Amino acid sequence: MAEPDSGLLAAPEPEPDAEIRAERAHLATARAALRAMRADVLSTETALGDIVGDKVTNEVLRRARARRAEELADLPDVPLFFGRLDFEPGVVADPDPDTGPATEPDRLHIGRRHVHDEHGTPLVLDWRAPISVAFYRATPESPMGVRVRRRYGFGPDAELTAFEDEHLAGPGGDGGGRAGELLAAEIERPRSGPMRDIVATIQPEQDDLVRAPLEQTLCVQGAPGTGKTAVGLHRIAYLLYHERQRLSRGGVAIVGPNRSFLSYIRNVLPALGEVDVTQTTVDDLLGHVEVRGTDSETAARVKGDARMAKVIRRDLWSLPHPPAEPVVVRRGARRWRLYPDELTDLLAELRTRGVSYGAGRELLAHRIAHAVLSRMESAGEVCDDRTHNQVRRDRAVRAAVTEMWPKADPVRLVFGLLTDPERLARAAGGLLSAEEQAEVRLPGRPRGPKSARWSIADLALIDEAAGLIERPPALGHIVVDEAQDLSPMQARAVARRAGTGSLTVLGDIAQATTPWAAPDWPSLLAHLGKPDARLAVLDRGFRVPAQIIDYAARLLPGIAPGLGAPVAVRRSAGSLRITDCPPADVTDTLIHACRTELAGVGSIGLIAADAELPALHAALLAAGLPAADLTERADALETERLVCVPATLAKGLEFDAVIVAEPARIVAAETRGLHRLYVVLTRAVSTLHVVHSEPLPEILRAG
Ligand SMILES: Nc1ncnc2c1ncn2[C@@H]1O[C@H](COP(=O)(O)OP(=O)(O)OP(=O)(O)O)[C@@H](O)[C@H]1O
Repeated sequence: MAEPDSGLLAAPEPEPDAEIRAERAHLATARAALRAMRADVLSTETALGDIVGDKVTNEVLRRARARRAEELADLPDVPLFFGRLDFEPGVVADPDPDTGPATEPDRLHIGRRHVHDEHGTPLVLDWRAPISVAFYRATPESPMGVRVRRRYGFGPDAELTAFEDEHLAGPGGDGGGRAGELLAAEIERPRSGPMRDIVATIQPEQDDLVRAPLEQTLCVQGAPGTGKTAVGLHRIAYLLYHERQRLSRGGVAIVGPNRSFLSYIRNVLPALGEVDVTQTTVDDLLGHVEVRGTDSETAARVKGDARMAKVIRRDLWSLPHPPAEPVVVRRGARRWRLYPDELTDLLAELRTRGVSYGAGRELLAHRIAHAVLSRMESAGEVCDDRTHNQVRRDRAVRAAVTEMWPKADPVRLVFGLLTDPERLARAAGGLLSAEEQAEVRLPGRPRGPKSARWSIADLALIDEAAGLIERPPALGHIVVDEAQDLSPMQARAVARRAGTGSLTVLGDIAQATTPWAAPDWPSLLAHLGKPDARLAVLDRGFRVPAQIIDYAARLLPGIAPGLGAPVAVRRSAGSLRITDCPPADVTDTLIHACRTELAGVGSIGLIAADAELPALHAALLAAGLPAADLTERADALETERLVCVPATLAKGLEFDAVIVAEPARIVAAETRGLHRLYVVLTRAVSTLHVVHSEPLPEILRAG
């Protein structure tokens, strides 16, 4: 992808032009080698055609080749490498048997993917390879065998225009050299369009998390803009590189807060060569029914509470019951009879087995068949597997199973529970108060599941029931972003899909806006089934300049007293502006602010309380400004510079310039309005302009 010109002069080393020329030549050689690698893959396909084996094998091979070719595609605006490590002689290569130990430094270029020449000699090393770790972690105190670390700057069209060297060890290695300017340029780069990868500038504390072992669940608490999302995405790419086989069986997913967020991050993994990762919201992950309803905050809190899992379990497991009549199986002239007390014993034993409801049902048929066969054998009949299967499928046995262990459908089950007060009272006795039971009932008088106005919280209830009936297949690894907003019931749904695999859990307790949000990480991790997760904290803020973060952090004592503010990596004079104007002037002031920002570069987000947004959007259009409404177009961030963002969709996003309308209304719109405002105030990379006529929240004024 094109890096804007960093503005750096070419390196101040002797003969900078020669150095740059040499590096450009290496880049060209690497590009040619990559083209050859790709051509190789494609020609294998042509040469082998379909003659290898059966249809299925051929199809699998064809897909694998197509995928590999896709991975090897050279994106013209993405530089093939972004750094170089000069290792002390002998650190990387073994001594040559003819010439002895090496005397020249081993030089490795680091890039987004591995590239080698026709002899197999690496021209670019993948950033995920073990040896590349030194690029991110070596310091003068612990150089990891590295003499010089070089970073490159690129102009438009991915042309190599600059480099900076850090001398970490060896001759001239005083820890000096120029470091950090390219990083600073990258961080301050005006933002436009969707999120990009940060592979060239991952910081040591981030790298530690990206490369953490797959086995242990990792939970990252991080203030706004500390790179949690970036870490999660790069971690996926890293894990897939090292554990591809293990992970590809179940697949890998990243779960984000909403579709506009997914649209914002969707190019990052493909740019890192990973095209097979599921990117989804929690609601889409659960699916089951169409969401057309909303819950009151109280209802949402009760429905999201883990007690609901017990209610549903009780209701489901109240279905199996002993039969009133014996089961009579006819075989030829004979009849085989199982009496209710025997059947009741079978039922009781199965209930204690800990199997899923659906599996229990299957097992019951087997148990009945087994009992009938025992009787037949005692009477001298010869039985085998065929007899067992015939008896199991016998009409009388099937009828008995259906009566004793009724089929259950998750949607119907939750529908029944939430529309039948007596049934709910039976299942929720001692768990939910009468008021809570009244809260969770479905609105209106829906005649059936299809006409019910299901809410987002209901999805997790249905999923709980579905998981009790049949356990869902487990994914290889799941990254959950903005996890602080998960309800305990949603967390359980994620846990079911993780199975015994690990999770990467990312979030910020201070940005928790849902009524059911977790008060702390240990309680959420318990619902996610990973109480032993490693908890890490990121606190260096890469997005928001200090002036803005200091302003937003005034809210922290009120919303998350235990959490500190992030330490911004930069200050930026004039980045914060607050305009207090008469009510009649607010819209014009906002239009003027948008117009001013449009004259510059970078993306602009106008953020307002959800209810205010349509009118503001219309006013911008009427004033002739090219503004898109994110509510209407989830992909607006990809195509438009000026985007109107309802406060509830701002989470996870960032804009070069942010204009916030009437903070008091954002706060008033919901119970956790101050948390929402904290999210909104921390979206800006360069400037934040707050426009208001109503008094700002007390806590914000107080700072
Ligand atoms: N090491 C880095 N080098 C360059 N840019 C970085 C680095 N780390 C983070 N950033 C940038 O900082 C911005 C914020 O990162 P990201 O969105 O991952 O933060 P976050 O912690 O998820 O924020 P939030 O909690 O607000 O959603 C992004 O533009 C990201 O590219």
